[in-house]
Formats: sequence, C-alpha cells, structure tokens
Amino acid sequence: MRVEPPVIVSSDPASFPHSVLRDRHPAIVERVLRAHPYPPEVRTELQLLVQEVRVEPLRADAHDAAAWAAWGAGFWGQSWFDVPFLFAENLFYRRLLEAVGYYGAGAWRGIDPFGPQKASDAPTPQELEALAALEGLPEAEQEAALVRAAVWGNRADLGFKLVAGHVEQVDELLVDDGKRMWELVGGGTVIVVADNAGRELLPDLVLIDFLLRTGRAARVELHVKPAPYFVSDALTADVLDELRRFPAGSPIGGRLTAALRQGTLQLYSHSFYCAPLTFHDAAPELAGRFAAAELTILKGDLNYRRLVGDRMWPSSTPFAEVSGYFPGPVAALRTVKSDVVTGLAAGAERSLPASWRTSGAFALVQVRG
Ligand SMILES: O=P(O)(O)OC[C@H]1O[C@](O)(CO)[C@@H](O)[C@@H]1O
Repeated sequence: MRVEPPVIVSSDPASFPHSVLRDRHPAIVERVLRAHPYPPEVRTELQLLVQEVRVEPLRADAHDAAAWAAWGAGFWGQSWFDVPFLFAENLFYRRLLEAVGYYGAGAWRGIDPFGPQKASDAPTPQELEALAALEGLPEAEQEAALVRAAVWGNRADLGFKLVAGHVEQVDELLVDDGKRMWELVGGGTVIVVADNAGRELLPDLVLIDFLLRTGRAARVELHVKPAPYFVSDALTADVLDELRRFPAGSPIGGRLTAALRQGTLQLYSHSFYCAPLTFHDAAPELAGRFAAAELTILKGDLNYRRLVGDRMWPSSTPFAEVSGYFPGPVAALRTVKSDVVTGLAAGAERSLPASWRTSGAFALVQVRG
C-alpha cells in the first residue's frame, strides 16, 4: 500500500494555494461586487468574507449547516491558510453564496453571482462552426479532435484567467490516453461530469452529440453543479443557455435538444458536487451511477483533484493506482492548473518549465479501464 503524501494546505506563502486564497478570492469578490448592484448589506457581507482570518461555519439556519459543520469538524476557528486547500476553496464559494443571499428568502434568492461573467465568456459563432465542421471528418479523426477540444476547452476557466492574465499556448498533452478512452465505450451509458460553462461546455456538448449519434453511447448523463461554484462552473441554466447558442437549424443543437426530450441525454446534479469532498466520499447514489456506467468522463482540474485526492503526489505515481477505487472506468480530461499530478513517466517533469503545474499550458488525458 502506497503511503499517501499529506493533504495540500495553503500555509506556505510561496505556494500556489496560498496565492489562490490571498489574491484570487479577493479578486473574485471584487468581480461579484461589480457584476450585480447588490444592496449595502450584501456588499458588507462580501467584504467581511474577504477579511475573515479564521474559518467560520455557515449560519445555523442554512439548509446545509449540519453537513458543513461535520465536514469542517476540527477546522473551525483555524486560519484559512492552515485548513486543507480543497476545504478552504469549497467553503469560500459556499460562504459567498450565503453572503449574496443565494439560498435566502429574499429577492436575491437564486441569482447567480457569476452569471454576468459567464455570459461575457460565451463561445463565439466561429467556435461553434469549427466544432460543428468536425462532423465531416472520418470518425477516428473526430474522436481524436473531440477529446482535444474537450481537454483544451478546460483552459477556458474564468477563475483561472482572472489572475493568470494570459495563458501560454503551449498545447502539450503530457499524457494522451485518448485512444483507450474510445475503446471503453460500446453503446452503454456514459457519464460526463461537466466543469466550466461557456467555452468548455460547448466542446463537451459536441462530444456528447458524437457519442449519441454514432451509437458509442445509448445514453449520456451530463452531471452539472447544483449551485454557482468556482466562478464559471456549469449549472442546468448554463446548459440551456448553451443550447440556445446553437444557431436555428443547427443539426447538433437540434439533436441535443431532442435527446434531452427523449431522455437519452439526461441532466443530473448532486450536492456532492459542491461539497469539500473527494470521490472517495461520493454518496452511494452517485457512486452507484458511476459503477453502472460504461465510462465516466471527469472534466477539469478540480474533478481531477477530487479523483486522485488533493495531495502533493510525486508526478510519477501511477494514475491507475490512485484512481483504482473509483467505481467504474474513468477518464480524466484536464488542463493542469494546480499542484496535483499523477501518471507521468519518471523524470518527465525535469524537462518542463518551473510553472508547469499551474500555468494551464499542459494537459492530461488519463484513463483507467
Ligand atoms: O475549472 P477547473 O479546471 O476545475 O479549475 C479550477 C481550479 O481553479 C483553482 O481553484 C485555482 O486555480 C484550482 O484550485 C482549481 O483546481
């Protein structure tokens, strides 16, 4: 049994997680304050959240106060920088929703604090056309192109771009198990666990259309977040917005809408997706879905961290080993935007630039059958 490295925390001022809590979270709050004309009491709550030194629980009347009290047991009252990074990030987004009254009884209930930002990063008509044009290619070429579009689409992440300013266009897939991914699908159910809306969700939808129209999947479940999260993560409303972006008469848009109506494409969500947990702790209902699927495709950096555990693994740790517990075949499609990496060849990282784990310039397509 491999000894697990410790869970990542944010205490080292030179570390990436520290910069997320110190720089990115205040920048996100600034954007939220600009996005909506929130009333003074909401603005005050948001400012207090940014200034908070020690992690505080949700208000006692929150619908999920008890769950969060348990997840944070042992952490409450500690510095934000000293609790696990995954917990701190999740709590930040949950507390942000509390501050803006997302679950409250008032008039701002259900208003997505990140909605305007998501809308401003919508895919262009040219991007839609380029993806639609893939249909003219031989199927093997479509398979390869769709995996690439789906993995690089993950770079279009608003929370990430906010501080990175620009993203180097290096386009290097450090591991490419794309062919193995296609070998695993044979006409059953495929689950796609979505990450970001907009320019990431578009290639995901085109991939789903390909799965369904070629019979590689009889049924697809698209898992979305139950609440606004990590700025740009996709909710049901974002999927519906995205479908409306396909021009009238677009075959892909038409097929996807029909698939939703027929139930061959099903939208699904679970509270797990906004919880500070890894897939090791997925609820039985969710784990059962993964077990029953022919393949689960996990999109994005955060889902990768949830899959292998938010730990500073040596990069040569075998991916199959750390994902072996996942209840069914799994493919992780992710641009590398945080410290967690597994499955590289020994010594491979020596030739990479110093910032390779967080620059977003590198990506992984990793599969465990
Ligand atoms: O949208 P993605 O690919 O999950 O990326 C989100 C990533 O952004 C961060 O919050 C900050 O970079 C990471 O911690 C997280 O993994």
